[in-house]
Amino acid sequence: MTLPPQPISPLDGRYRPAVQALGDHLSEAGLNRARVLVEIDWLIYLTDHGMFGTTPLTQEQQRSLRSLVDGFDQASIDELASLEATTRHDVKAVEYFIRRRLDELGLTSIAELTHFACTSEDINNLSYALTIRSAVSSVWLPAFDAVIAELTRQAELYRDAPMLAHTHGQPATPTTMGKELAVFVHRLQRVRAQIVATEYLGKFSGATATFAAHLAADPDADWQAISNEFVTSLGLTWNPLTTQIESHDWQAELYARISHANRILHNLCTDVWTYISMGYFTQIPVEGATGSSTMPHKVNPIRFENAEANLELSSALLDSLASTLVTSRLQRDLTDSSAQRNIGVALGHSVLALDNIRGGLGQISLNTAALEADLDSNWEVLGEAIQTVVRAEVTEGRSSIADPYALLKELTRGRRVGAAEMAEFIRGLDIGDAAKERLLALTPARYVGLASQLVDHLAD
Ligand SMILES: O=C(O)C[C@H](Nc1ncnc2c1ncn2[C@@H]1O[C@H](COP(=O)(O)O)[C@@H](O)[C@H]1O)C(=O)O
Repeated sequence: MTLPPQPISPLDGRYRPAVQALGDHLSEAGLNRARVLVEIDWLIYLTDHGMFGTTPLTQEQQRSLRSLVDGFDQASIDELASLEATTRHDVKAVEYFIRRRLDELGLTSIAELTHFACTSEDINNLSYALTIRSAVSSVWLPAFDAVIAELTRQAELYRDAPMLAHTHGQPATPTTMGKELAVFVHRLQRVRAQIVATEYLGKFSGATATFAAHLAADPDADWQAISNEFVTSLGLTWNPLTTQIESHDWQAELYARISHANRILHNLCTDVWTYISMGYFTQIPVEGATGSSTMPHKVNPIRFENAEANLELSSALLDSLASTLVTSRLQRDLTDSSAQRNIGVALGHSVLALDNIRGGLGQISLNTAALEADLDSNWEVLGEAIQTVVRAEVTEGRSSIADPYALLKELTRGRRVGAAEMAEFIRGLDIGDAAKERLLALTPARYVGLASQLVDHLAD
């Protein structure tokens, strides 16, 4: 027996609750609702400007037309699907949908102004710009900001928590956990500013973007000015020079930036995962949840692993969109139409990852005892401090040590040095008393430089 119809994408299946807000923007229905909005706004623009002997629609008539957008419901979705089954052209179906409503409202006299002088792309590109912008600003960015807020909270909380660093996975000059988390916040804020600054461009210029049909219908109108005014009235930036299609360069820019954000988040996930595996972060067990099906002691970092996978999928799709959308044969091919239907999928994998990262970050707490124990077993990391102080002392004439680096290398390279051995070594150094006192006061935990203060840059 075959199963009843099933979602194929996990975004529409098990992950639906985490991503469904995107469906209000980047779905077939979301696109069609935006198309209805653009077509109606154009109709209202033309009549408001008395084009072709029309008079402005009354407030009531405009409200009725606009209610097709606000009231866009399952019946509208079904009617468009059935119209498209006949037209086999998605935008033509929208045009017929609006014509029907005009007839019902007694506005048949202006029906021919529906989709007037437009090619489908005039409607599509503006609709995509509107829905992508609303999806980014009302779904993706809030999820991104929630992660930044939680990371910022932890960066502040752990700003003074000393931690052994591990460049190349090996013990290295200590830092603080807060400073390391702040680095991610700083990177994410930077790419966020680039995402927010994205220009959303729109073209509205007819079949091959020459205004030929417009000019044939009314040679005296300033069609470029009209197009500019209409596009900007939707809050978009006018693109004056295109083929039939909007060139989609702004989409490539946006997807590259979100993909970059995904990759920074991926780096965060693998770092937090590694800190968990080192025991630096403890995972707070979720009541009733199972870690491993066979090893009862385990709490697995599954949220970060899920996020990793979904960030990779999202970036792969965004990269693919960015690359395919900027090419179109001659004046247009339809590859963009088919590709753009997956923008919601690409952003959906990122939104799902963000949801898991936020949840994962909420389930970890710093194990300061583990951090302290590691610091205390790695006194050799002070080797860098000692050789740097000796260099300064030699330069200032208070020491005659010939090769400070070699001296410390001999003491520390590839071997463990304890607190007592380190203190004895420092006491025996040929350097000034003040420098010696400064070095004797150092411990791995105190050798964190300005790590804590650097967290203050988050407020810049
Ligand atoms: O304004 C026009 O339509 C001009 C026409 N170019 C087209 N521009 C935009 N859409 C068009 C075009 N052609 C087809 N279609 C319709 O696009 C839909 C493609 O379906 P899918 O691959 O699922 O995205 C599917 O609904 C198609 O019917 C041209 O000849 O240049």
